Amino acid sequence: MEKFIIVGGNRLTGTVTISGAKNAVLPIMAASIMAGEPCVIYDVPRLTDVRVMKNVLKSLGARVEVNGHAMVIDPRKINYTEVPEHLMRKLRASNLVMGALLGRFGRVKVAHPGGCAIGSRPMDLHFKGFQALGAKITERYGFIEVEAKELRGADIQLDFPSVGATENIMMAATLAKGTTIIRNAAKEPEIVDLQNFLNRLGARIKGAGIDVIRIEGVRKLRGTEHNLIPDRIETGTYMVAAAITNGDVVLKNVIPNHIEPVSAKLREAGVSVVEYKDGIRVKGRGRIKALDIKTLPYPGFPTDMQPQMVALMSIAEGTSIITETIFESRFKHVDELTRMGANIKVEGRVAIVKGVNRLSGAVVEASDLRAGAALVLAGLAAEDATVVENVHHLDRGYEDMEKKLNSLGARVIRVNSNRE
Ligand SMILES: CC(=O)N[C@H]1[C@@H](OP(=O)(O)OP(=O)(O)OC[C@H]2O[C@@H](n3ccc(=O)[nH]c3=O)[C@H](O)[C@@H]2O)O[C@H](CO)[C@@H](O)[C@@H]1O
Ligand SMILES: C=C(OP(=O)(O)O)C(=O)O
Repeated sequence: MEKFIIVGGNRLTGTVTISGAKNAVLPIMAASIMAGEPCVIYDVPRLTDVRVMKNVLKSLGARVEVNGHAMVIDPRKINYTEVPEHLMRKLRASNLVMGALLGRFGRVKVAHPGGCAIGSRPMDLHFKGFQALGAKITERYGFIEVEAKELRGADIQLDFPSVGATENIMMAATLAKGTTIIRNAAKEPEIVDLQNFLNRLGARIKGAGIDVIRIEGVRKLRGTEHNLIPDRIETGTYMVAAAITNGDVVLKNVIPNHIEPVSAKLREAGVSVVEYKDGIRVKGRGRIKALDIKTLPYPGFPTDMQPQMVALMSIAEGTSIITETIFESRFKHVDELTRMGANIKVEGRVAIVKGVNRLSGAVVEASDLRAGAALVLAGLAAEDATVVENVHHLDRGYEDMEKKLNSLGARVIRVNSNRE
């Protein structure tokens, strides 16, 4: 198990380049299963989630090669429609291959992905969508089998704008007969990136980015080349890194619009955020002001940035109220931040954060990806050294995190606990 040792107190300054988006590459890799020819994806981040998804595709029979940040996927020899259980367990987003396999082969079998550290994460909305398209679902012994003789377009109203359900239904509907309409669809930028990728393959999809998506089924797809959008959550995390250290950081390879909910909140907290065409400059202006934040589906404030904002608010002037509406147990970072001197109380889905003057270093444990990010950010601002254990969670979603932070003047050292 690896951990980070962080020597806090350095003001971050300089320029950092944001990687391609984890939450865009995973559905796009899944969608490539349906391509009739090889696909090339550029700006692929080097993350463990991407490596696991690559192994999922290979286990199905695809050829996948990575060269730097480019990935070539040749799906033509895929002949297997069952995802091995150990891979399903390693990566929640592996459930995204369901829509693509169903679209191409009319069947798929996976192990139930179950819950995770941030909540129960059911798949009922994905299943309702598949059923509306004419598929039959059987759940037995922890496995889910989905089968359809023929997928037929349907009018689907989602009870909640689930990102994964929208993506899975879009993929299955791409090769269905007739027209599918997804209402109350998720509007995240990653849905737009998936639409763009699928349309380049020959799909006929309109509406991603608004809440009604219309898919005219096509018979087959070709190959394509695609540049991923930048990771808006990595962007937001480095913006908070600048703010929490009262630093001055320029972020490159950013789509400022995608991170607007975070920029707006940082400005409200007194931080200077200046947007350029494909960059953002974030500059601290003294003590952070307390804020109220409520997580919501896009374009609301992203749940994937909530833990990082709790870390920032822990040293703000005043009391902040942070409400998490998306995942029911996404406050695991709070106990760890408390060990570092933060004053936070959680009541149900609300965290009440009373800002303290300073945090102090401690040994803390990352329970999941963004909780880990919150602890790293707290460590950057804390007095003395902080040890963040279970860094493998961070490697799921942040490429070269310690290198990027150190290039801005932080001191973050990766240590392998087993070698001590
Ligand atoms: C790989 C990826 O893109 N992951 C993102 C995706 O996850 P993911 O696609 O899993 O998130 P969803 O939008 O589906 O989930 C949001 C909420 O809907 C609920 N739900 C979802 C599906 C369903 O069938 N039934 C149901 O009740 C979930 O339990 C959760 O409470 O969107 C989340 C919400 O922005 C982000 O935190 C994740 O980083
Ligand atoms: C919750 C996240 O990812 P996943 O949906 O892959 O678990 C995340 O990126 O914060």
